[in-house]
Amino acid sequence: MEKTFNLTRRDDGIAILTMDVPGETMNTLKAQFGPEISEILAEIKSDSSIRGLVLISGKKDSFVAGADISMLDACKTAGDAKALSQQGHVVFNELEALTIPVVAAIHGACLGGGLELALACHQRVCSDDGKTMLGVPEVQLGLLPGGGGTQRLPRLVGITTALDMMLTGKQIRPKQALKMGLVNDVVPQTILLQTAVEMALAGKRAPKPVKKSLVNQVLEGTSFGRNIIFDQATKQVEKKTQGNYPAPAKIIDCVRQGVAKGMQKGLEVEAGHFAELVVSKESEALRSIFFATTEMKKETGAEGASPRKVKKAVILGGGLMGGGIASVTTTKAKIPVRVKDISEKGLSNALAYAYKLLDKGVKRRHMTPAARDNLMALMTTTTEYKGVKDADIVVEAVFEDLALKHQMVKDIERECGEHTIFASNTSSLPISQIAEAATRPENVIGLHYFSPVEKMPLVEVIAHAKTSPETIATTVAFARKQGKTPIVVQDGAGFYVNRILALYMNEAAQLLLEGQSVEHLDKALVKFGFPVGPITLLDEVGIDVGAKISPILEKELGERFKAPAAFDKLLGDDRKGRKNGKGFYQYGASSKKAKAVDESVYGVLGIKPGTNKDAKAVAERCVVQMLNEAVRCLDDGIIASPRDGDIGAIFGIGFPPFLGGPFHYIDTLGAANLVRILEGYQSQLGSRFEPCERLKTMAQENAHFF
Ligand SMILES: C[C@@H](O)CC(=O)SCCNC(=O)CCNC(=O)[C@H](O)C(C)(C)COP(=O)(O)OP(=O)(O)OC[C@H]1O[C@@H](n2cnc3c(N)ncnc32)[C@H](O)[C@@H]1OP(=O)(O)O
Repeated sequence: MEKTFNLTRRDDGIAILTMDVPGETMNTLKAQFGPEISEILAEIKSDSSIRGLVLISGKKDSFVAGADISMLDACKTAGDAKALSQQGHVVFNELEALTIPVVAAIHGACLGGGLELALACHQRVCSDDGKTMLGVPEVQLGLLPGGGGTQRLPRLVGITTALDMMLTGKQIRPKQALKMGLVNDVVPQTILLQTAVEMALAGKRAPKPVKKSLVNQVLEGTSFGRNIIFDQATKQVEKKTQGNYPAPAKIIDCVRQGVAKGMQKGLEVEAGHFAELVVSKESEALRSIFFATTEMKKETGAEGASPRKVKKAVILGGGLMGGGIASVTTTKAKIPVRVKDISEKGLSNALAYAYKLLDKGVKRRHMTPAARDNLMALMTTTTEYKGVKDADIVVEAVFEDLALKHQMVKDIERECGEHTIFASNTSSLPISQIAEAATRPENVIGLHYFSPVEKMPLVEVIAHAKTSPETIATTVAFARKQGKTPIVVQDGAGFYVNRILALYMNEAAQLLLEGQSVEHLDKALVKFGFPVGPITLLDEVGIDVGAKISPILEKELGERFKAPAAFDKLLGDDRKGRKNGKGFYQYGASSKKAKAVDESVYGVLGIKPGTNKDAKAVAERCVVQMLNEAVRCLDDGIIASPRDGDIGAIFGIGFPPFLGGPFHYIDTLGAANLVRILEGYQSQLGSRFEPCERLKTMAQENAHFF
């Protein structure tokens, strides 16, 4: 079998150990490497001519991406997973115990077990390349660093910094890594190996003491202070996870026990907790999301079609959405953008949006002012159709008015090239209707972003019957370059995300009218695992937007989408939500966060909050509406697969990731159980809860989606 590790000796006595997993784009740590590594370590120990060791990757642009996640998926029991962690501990401890200096030369992704491998080396040097990132993202997979990271990281960079890294899974850039003491040096890639060799020749160096604030020194230097850190971290984690994610608390426990009882005990605790997490349903769900998104990256969105290169984009409308789309196109995709708006105000909004995003990077020292200005130079503006002829794609983000969009289609066909794609950011109008104005309907497509554009990862790519495969593939590739996760959905009112969201929100509105308080409703769904509650979301999206979409959905999809009539009173009282500072919540002049519920809203709706129902029952009524409609969307062909339905709900509306998405969650609940729940509500509350046919069939057949 081809070797993964190759040891070469230099005349100066430094040995180079190159890791290059055969046939894979990324190096990942696999259990079968154990014997090979042990053999190499024995060889190194027995060869007195070797004065030092440099560990480097043979991959073009990555060091080690962590343990092989599919290997973790193969663990059938906690015992299997514990053995993996313990095997890692043995190898990394042996590496760390070498008497000769060991230096890791890092370029590209150094994540998870890859960073733990580097931490077992005596020193680390990384390249200053933008591709070089260091981190322990295990928590995002419902795991914890199981290769000694919970013990080595705090000892190297301090407890607070280590906890921050492990509890967020954040990726650290080279300069930050140097500053926090994670690496000993940062150099251009061209001299990375040479620098590592020189560090090895210079002999072992004790890690430089990490610069800490006085407060931090006191806190981390005393057991009393350390307990404050751990207790604070525990409180923050409980608030953020609502008890839905077990990994963070276990991470804190590993560090706490390791600091109090020594590294050996800490490693034992780490292996135990790691094992429990690997076989947890939360981690299984989160790993399935990783595999789904990785698989999706390889799909063009249209069988057999190749995307055309997008060298220039035009955005019609410089408002909130247009400004966001223009910003991600320049800052992420690095594609020249021309923004057209009817007013200078709209244009300056788009420029300001992009500048604000980029300037954040400058303030955080991720970017130089020059880099910011270069990216800003990619965005130009116009109030007329000038300089748009060579656009490869035009994204319209104007009012939801069909006549206006028809006019835009005609304008673009007149002003741009015959292959220019017309992509509409509409959130509700059928693309087929927009395409009616086109002489080249094959170029017309939907490209639906979610607000705020720079934060929400999902976009829906909506093909109508005449959209060409090449238009689909080009639009999907364009969205990916913007850093988005696109799902291709079929044309229909509300497409996928807004369609499943509408019923969820309507049920929350019904509960509100039955006397549940706004706070109780929002808290119940946050406890369930959503990032924000439905009423907060309605204020954020805009009560007027919801009111505009509902009748379109009801007309095309049926009575179940009818929004409660009482909600019309809100618009009558000019309550649009955050956008005009008046909705269900109060909004201070400058405050980002809503302050408190605007109690006067109950009077407008003609209701009085009564006794709050059990939070789980409140959440269940809203969630089962979303689940039922998600299955209808699959049945209607709006989404191509349960996988896309899960990713769309998680990345589009924050469906709780630890549940894996609506379809994974239905498998967990069981179709028969869900049908029983829905039928129960149907008998109590009416036909809007009627289970869809596919669910009933699955219930009878005890079928699953995955
Ligand atoms: C011991 C413990 O601490 C446990 C761990 O280490 S758990 C793993 C921790 N590591 C991670 O979570 C990193 C996961 N990977 C990524 O975030 C990304 O792949 C990347 C940032 C490293 C690179 O991103 P990108 O350049 O977009 O490349 P892809 O995501 O498309 O990945 C390319 C191929 O590599 C495969 N891959 C990447 N990481 C892993 C992994 N940890 N395990 C298994 N496979 C991995 C990925 O599936 C792609 O494979 P393909 O065959 O080329 O599709």
